[in-house]
Amino acid sequence: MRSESPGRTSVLQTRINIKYQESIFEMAQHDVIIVGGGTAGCVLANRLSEDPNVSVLVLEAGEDRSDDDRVYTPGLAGSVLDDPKFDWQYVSEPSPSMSNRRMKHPRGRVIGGSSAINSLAIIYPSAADIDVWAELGNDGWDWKTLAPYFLKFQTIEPPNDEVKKQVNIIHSDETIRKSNGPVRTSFPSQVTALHKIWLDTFRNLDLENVSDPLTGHAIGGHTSTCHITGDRCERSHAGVAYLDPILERKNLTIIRNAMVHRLAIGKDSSGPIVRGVWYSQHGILHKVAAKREVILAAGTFNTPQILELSGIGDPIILEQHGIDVVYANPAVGDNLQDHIRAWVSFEVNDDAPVPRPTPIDKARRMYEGNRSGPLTQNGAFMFSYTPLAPFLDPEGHDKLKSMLDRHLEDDGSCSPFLRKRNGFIRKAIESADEATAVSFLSRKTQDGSKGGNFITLNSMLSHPFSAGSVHITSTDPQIRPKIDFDYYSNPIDLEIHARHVKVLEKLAETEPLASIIKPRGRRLPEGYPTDTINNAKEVARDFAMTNYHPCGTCALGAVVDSRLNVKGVRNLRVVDASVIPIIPRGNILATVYAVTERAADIISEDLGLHRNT
Ligand SMILES: Cc1cc2nc3c(=O)[nH]c(=O)nc-3n(C[C@H](O)[C@H](O)[C@H](O)COP(=O)(O)OP(=O)(O)OC[C@H]3O[C@@H](n4cnc5c(N)ncnc54)[C@H](O)[C@@H]3O)c2cc1C
Repeated sequence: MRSESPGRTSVLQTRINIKYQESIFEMAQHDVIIVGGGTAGCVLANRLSEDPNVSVLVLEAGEDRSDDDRVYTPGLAGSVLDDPKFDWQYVSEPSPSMSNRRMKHPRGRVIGGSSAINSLAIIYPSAADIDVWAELGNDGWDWKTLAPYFLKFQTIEPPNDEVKKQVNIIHSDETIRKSNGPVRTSFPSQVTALHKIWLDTFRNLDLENVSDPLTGHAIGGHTSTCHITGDRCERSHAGVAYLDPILERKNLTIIRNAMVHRLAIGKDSSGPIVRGVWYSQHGILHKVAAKREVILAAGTFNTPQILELSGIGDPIILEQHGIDVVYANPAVGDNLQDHIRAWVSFEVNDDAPVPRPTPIDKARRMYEGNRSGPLTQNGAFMFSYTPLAPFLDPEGHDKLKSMLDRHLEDDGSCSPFLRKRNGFIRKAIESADEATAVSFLSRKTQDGSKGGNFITLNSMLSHPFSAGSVHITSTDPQIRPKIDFDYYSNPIDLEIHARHVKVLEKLAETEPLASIIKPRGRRLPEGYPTDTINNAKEVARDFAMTNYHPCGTCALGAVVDSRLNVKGVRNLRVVDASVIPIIPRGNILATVYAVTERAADIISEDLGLHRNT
């Protein structure tokens, strides 16, 4: 177990003794009920309960496992995936354009949600990625409005002098100074040769990032931050950052192991109105009333599931399951997007400056002893916002143009949303200033290969045209919904991704990265060359995997309005990754935090709350 400081112990005592009730009286009432104590849910709980006159209830299906070393230790990220105590263990439907592969889709089932089990990287969207949300008609969801919230959710801890001098830290001093939020984010504590090699390789390709990523205009290779505390080297997730400091607020109640089944919806002369929620705990069904509103923050898979189980969704699907239609909206559960990641591993020279694995027992002792060793980090610092345009020769350029013309031809049947989205993605593909992929370097091989010393170059497709859906398959809330991404169903996605696999190869051929890769060494996936675009397509089709960023299933404009109200039903909002209408480039956690901080301001304004922050 973690060695605890006195301050930490008292917070834990408070958490155990005071806040977590094991049951709740039938028809207890709260002003606001938040469904899900995950990333968005913890932010909302903190910000909304700032007003002592508002009672806030959080219902979380999982436990609080913040004190489990597999949650707080950065280097153990990934070790809880597949464990039902931490993970909802979702699996997607086979994707026909990906050799019919299914994929595991973990989601955090704990306080802090997916931020407590994720890979810790903090990556930012471009200004254009967000501006397109406003161009879809979502007032106030432009980059200028959202940008300050990227500083509000986090405190960026300044890099030490050595790190600052040696690696390309492009966050300005002012950005770092202005950031003042609960989540603590930090740069790598030490510079390794690999950090420098990564940056120099991009410099040699004329793609070293020179712009602060919080300006919305970063492009190229850089050193990023992770949500790890600089002093204790612990995961700073939504639970510890936003909930721990406020557990003693008398107007805040958090109930764990509370699985929400559906909404309690009444009707008056103005139409349907949400009155509360039904949830089960330890096999007993409870109903709790909301005096003002319910906010769904159950994530991209579970929020649409709860809406459908409550009669809000596509009437065809609801009727199939005998659910009375409260409000017909076929957009619920649609527009599912994700970042798919292709990878190639290269064996490195025996003398390459790549850290060799430390035996896990030793690594754990170092970490628990004095917060040293490899477990203080998880390695996710070497990133690049990578455009495709600079890597295209004239032939590639022409081929892509004709493919875009052919597949995006609008015969007039395109919805305004698709027309706008397709135009946005096309512009990004053709621009040298937008990242069609986010690339990063990792040490782990993706096929579990043992033996040999490898680096893995990864490339996640920023803006897929392909989209899927999440829908219920049963009226039983315990039965998992059907999750269908339909990856690469639009052939342009595979074409772009294959070309980015070629970019990975180009990186591996560029100095100084080239010099650490073993000549005629092993490459993974074994037997899959990437010499041609067609071969690169095979690699993507057979081996690309999710980077765990599902979003979009209750999209702004389609399911919720620009105040995050669910259309057609009063006293109900959605705030989580499902409201993202078009997926931004790179890892989406920072965007989820920024969206939620802004949502908290919108909700506070609408409910007339008094807050200090
Ligand atoms: C393995 C993994 C690695 C990732 N790596 C990164 C990364 O490195 N960087 C990055 O930017 N992003 C990463 N992400 C993505 C990022 O963490 C998520 O996009 C983000 O945390 C989602 O926030 P959310 O609030 O929408 O959902 P969540 O944080 O998942 O919260 C949903 C909460 O609702 C609860 N809940 C669900 N259903 C119910 C119900 N019926 N009743 C009660 N409670 C319920 C859940 O238990 C959970 O606590 C990763 C995600 C995963 C899974």
